[in-house]
Amino acid sequence: MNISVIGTGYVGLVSGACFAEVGNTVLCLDVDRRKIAMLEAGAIPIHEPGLDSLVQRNAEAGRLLFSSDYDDAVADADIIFLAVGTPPDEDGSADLTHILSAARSIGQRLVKPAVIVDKSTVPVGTADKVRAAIAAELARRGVEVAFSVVSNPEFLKEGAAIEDFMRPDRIVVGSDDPDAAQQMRKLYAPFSRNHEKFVEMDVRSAELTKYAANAMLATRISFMNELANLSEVLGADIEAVRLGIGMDPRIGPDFLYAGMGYGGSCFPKDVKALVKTASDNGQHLHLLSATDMVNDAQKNVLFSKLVRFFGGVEGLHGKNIALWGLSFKPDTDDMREAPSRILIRALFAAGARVTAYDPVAAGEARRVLAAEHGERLCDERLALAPSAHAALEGADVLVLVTEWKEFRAPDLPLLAASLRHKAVFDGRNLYDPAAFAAAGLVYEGIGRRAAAM
Ligand SMILES: NC(=O)c1ccc[n+]([C@@H]2O[C@H](COP(=O)([O-])OP(=O)(O)OC[C@H]3O[C@@H](n4cnc5c(N)ncnc54)[C@H](O)[C@@H]3O)[C@@H](O)[C@H]2O)c1
Ligand SMILES: O=c1ccn([C@@H]2O[C@H](COP(=O)(O)OP(=O)(O)O[C@H]3O[C@H](CO)[C@@H](O)[C@H](O)[C@H]3O)[C@@H](O)[C@H]2O)c(=O)[nH]1
Repeated sequence: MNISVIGTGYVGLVSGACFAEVGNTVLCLDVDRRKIAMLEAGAIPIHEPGLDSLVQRNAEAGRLLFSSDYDDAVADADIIFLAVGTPPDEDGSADLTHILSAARSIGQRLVKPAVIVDKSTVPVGTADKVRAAIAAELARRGVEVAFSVVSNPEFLKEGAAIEDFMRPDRIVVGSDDPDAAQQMRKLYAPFSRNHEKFVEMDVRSAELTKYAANAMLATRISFMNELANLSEVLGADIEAVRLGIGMDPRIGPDFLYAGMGYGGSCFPKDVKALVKTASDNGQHLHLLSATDMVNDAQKNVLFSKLVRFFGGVEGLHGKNIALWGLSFKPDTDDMREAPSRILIRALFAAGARVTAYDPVAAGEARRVLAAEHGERLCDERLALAPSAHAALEGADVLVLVTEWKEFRAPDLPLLAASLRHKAVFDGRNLYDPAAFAAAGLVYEGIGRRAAAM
């Protein structure tokens, strides 16, 4: 099949490359010419394990093409995926500017029947708006072309995106047109294990399913974060509680990790957008509003622990805080809504310096932080270390922010010898408190029971 994918972010690039991998001809389009130039030169604009070789293989085979010209994307396509960003607007709603602009660009060029697929995460009712935008352009041109709009939300996780796409838990397709649904079934046959993973429904339910999934997962995390904070007060250990509840198959072990609050480009914005959709329709989602509030508060928990440790905010003035990890999760360089940004903001405000090491996100972090705080403040207060070890030089304490694999088994005697205040703050509960205590280190996790030193 001839596929076009509009938008070459995580979702566009991963889906485009995976569709090409199973034999389709795929054209990926982006209005960002810099991204397209990079891709044409064989460079990948994002860090995602395995993506570079997947893209390279399919580009070399001539199955994966790149363009910033809508004429190329619309002329021959049987199926056109919309995978552009839907960032949060100021009021929390999903900003549909990009998706509707892409829809208009398609309507201005469509000459043969095609299925238009909303792959971006979009509020219920967006497929109708996309349909109307395309129809208005066709009417303006005075032409009639048959087209369908279907909803096919994407559930991949950054860092595991290719595996998630190639072997999905489910493929949700919302369609009011049986022929379009059949085309989607055919396209996804190589991924859906004999259609076993294909779930067909109406368009609105598919749109809501995406938000429901992210809202449920985000709520589990906020629930565990609240229980972690309670564990500290009660002298319990959230890690033991997690194991204890996760073995109940009705609960399951995944997405029960307390931490620094969820970040990334999806959970924060999608929870807010669903709350907004509900309020626009006269309903208040109490539980989800609380999920969001708890998450915002959780992003400040480590800073509060540092303040306590140094005897007040003033105690942080002039201190050098080492950070291990900056990205919102491991295996990505994505800094969108990363908890590290909230921590760094608070540390800068308290007059502290930050020395950070991240295996891949340092460059992106520096760009994002300079845009947020200015180059000058970053030059003065932020140092990016070339290794985990180097970040400890001259540091007062260490904060583990992102649980990259290489941080899993630190050299404890080296930590104890390097850190002026011999204290480690573990934002991901990666470490064993007893081992740290035995090495003479103060250890603070999230909701952990203190071990005797
Ligand atoms: N990132 C994820 O892990 C993930 C997973 C599932 C779903 N989603 C959803 O998928 C969508 C895309 O997310 P992302 O993280 O890949 O986005 P992104 O912001 O990283 O990339 C979007 C791309 O679309 C391009 N674009 C914007 N307007 C355009 C237009 N009119 N025509 C062509 N290109 C245009 C931008 O230049 C950008 O390169 C969002 O709705 C997101 O919520 C994301
Ligand atoms: O037990 C957990 C699991 C995750 N997180 C945090 O939650 C955030 C999101 O993590 P994750 O879900 O792994 O990453 P994303 O790539 O944002 O993926 C989510 O958002 C995507 C975009 O909608 C969806 O497609 C995915 O299914 C959904 O998992 C990160 O900050 C994690 O640190 C926790 O704090 N505790």
